Amino acid sequence: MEEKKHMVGGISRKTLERLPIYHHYLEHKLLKEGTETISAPSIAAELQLNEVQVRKDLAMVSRNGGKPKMGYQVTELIKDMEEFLGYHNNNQAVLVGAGSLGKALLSYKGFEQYGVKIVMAFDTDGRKVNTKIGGKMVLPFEMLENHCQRMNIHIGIITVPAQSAQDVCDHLVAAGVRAIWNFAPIHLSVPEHVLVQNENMAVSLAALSKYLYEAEKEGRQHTKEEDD
Ligand SMILES: NC(=O)c1ccc[n+]([C@@H]2O[C@H](COP(=O)([O-])OP(=O)(O)OC[C@H]3O[C@@H](n4cnc5c(N)ncnc54)[C@H](O)[C@@H]3O)[C@@H](O)[C@H]2O)c1
Repeated sequence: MEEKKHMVGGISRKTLERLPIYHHYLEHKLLKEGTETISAPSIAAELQLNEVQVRKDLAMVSRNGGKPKMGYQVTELIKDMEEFLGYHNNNQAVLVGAGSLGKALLSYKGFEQYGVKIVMAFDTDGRKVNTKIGGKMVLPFEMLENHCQRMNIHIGIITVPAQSAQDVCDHLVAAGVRAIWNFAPIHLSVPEHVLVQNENMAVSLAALSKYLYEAEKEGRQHTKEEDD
């Protein structure tokens, strides 16, 4: 059961998290600079990943496989990766909580590139309801289940305060949502068939802060050694 939590559609969550990193590198670096072919070891070196792991990941995604010595055709690998990740699927999503963060996500146009289109939002605040943000309607929260079921929505984005997040999550699941992108800093309980992807910005910030703290400590250490 615990193991299953780390698997998404038969693939480990860790593998799945690496694929968009390859995709970004292929599209935004290699394609832009006109590189035509690339090998798994080069990708591994550039992204500082384990070579065996990269080989396995690419072999799983690529339909034709890489050619000995030449490696993979960059454009073909990008296409295979997008196919594999479902970037062309155009999944419709709803967002709940049109506050500071919700507004930013609703206004961002880049998610469609990754196969996710936010089609509407829901909120409990009467001042926000029936307004448009980023061209999307904000509807009363009570209408969530009805709309999601009617439109066959499978992705829900949670940007409500932590204390409301579980309740919102339960409503999304009841409405047929099977994948949740959660920004609230709280663990959500969901049935087994539902995938929750947590976006915990505090963890990333803590890592930056810790890095600076350690670097500073090391700097102080060096200065002390030089002084001695
Ligand atoms: N603002 C950020 O940069 C940021 C960063 C990281 C994480 N978060 C997390 O994202 C969540 C939202 O943060 P925010 O700053 O946008 O808050 P916010 O207070 O600006 O917005 C929250 C919105 O949720 C709505 N809401 C509250 N309860 C609801 C419910 N039961 N159903 C539907 N709508 C409901 C509110 O009316 C409001 O519009 C929080 O959990 C926060 O911890 C925010």
